[in-house]
Amino acid sequence: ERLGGGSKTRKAIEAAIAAANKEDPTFLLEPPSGTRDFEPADMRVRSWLFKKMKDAAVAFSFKEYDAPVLESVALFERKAGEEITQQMYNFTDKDGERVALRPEMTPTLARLVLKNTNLATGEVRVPLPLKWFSIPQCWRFETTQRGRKREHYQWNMDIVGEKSVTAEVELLGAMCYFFRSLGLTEEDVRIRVNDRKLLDKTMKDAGVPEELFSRVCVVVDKLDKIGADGVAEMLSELGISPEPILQTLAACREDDSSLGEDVELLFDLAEAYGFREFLVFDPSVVRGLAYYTGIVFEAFDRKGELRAIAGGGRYDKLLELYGGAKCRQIPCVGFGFGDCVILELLDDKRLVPELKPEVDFVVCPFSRKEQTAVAMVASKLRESGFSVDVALSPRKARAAFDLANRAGARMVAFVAPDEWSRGLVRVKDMLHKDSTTGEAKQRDVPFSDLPNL
Ligand SMILES: Nc1ccc(Br)nc1
Repeated sequence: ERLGGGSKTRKAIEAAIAAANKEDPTFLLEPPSGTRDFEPADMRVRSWLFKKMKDAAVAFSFKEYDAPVLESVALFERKAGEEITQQMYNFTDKDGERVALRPEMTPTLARLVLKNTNLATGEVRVPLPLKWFSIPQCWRFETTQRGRKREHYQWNMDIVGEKSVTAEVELLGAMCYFFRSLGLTEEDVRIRVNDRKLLDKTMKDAGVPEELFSRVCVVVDKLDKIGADGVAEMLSELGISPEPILQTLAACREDDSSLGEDVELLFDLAEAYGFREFLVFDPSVVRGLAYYTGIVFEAFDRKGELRAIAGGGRYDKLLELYGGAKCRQIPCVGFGFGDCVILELLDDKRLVPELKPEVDFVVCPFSRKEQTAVAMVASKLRESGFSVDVALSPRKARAAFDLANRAGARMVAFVAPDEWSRGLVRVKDMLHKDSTTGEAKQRDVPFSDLPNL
């Protein structure tokens, strides 16, 4: 800016600075642009969040699966102009294979189901419905000036083999169970629900060719970002008259008669399930993935300050797309739930707990002479199921207490010559003070009694 000059000049200057930085060894300290390190304190938060996701999945009897982050590009190539395929993190590997870091998990799920399907008959060899979940790291190649992330962990929940909305209700129920497990209520988050079949009817009545339905949805999904005029312009470029479609999107959200039977049944079941208050019908929700065919939904923060928290929908034709015509009878529905927006929301609401390191014992030698004894004590405690942090060098009491506090230890076991010569270990309780002295409670415990602590 100071030097002036056009963008070419500026780009040349930025390139020179970047090159200079590469000479500076410290530039290797950071991970690649758009990616994150998870040091232990960050990892405790991530593990806490993922445990909440897994607990919700298990509460709804979903089974965990996983697959390589690397997939063939062909698995994701679609012709509907979706952002997710335009930003693929793809490359040609040393075998000349066109591969990509997966941008989403749903096509991989479809691949795993089709591995278990007789493609000649469409018969799936494993009992349906499948209720599967995974928390894969997914990737996109964003240009760095967007400053956005290139990876996130996306909790995926999918039901394969059920055509009725009972499947959507289980998924939405699991999502609301997860919200509540975090301390979030319908005051904090809502889930907009729609049925693409409502828009399909409008497009059919308006004479839109069926092969354009998906592209129209990808355009309409941009409504919030580019506004009705932007959508109208993009629809016109597709040779489609925007008015009927924009009118459907603006349909009355209060008039229950316009919901369509699937949405109405979904809302009734949600009422019975006790999470109806999280749901709101919104005819403008279509989601930006071409393969959705029916109910779609997206979770958002009620203040409207953040990007979508999660999104999903029914995709009854995806397995036919990959597996061939005989697979058209394999209905699917699922959602993706990224780790970033929810953590921003939880942070805003002070709902991320303080997660300190924890260990049952610190075991500490009085001097180098007690190190073999420390090894015996640590093994005895670990065999009894305790977690043990062994002090790797001798420490006196004060330093051992500091180590124990840093490690989040419940107890400190000192191994000192006098006590050890009598088969005893001095154990101090870090969490409970002696009511009279105010000092940490301590006692000399026979080595054989350690498992009973
Ligand atoms: N699909 C996708 C992948 C990675 C990120 Br970050 N966001 C979206």
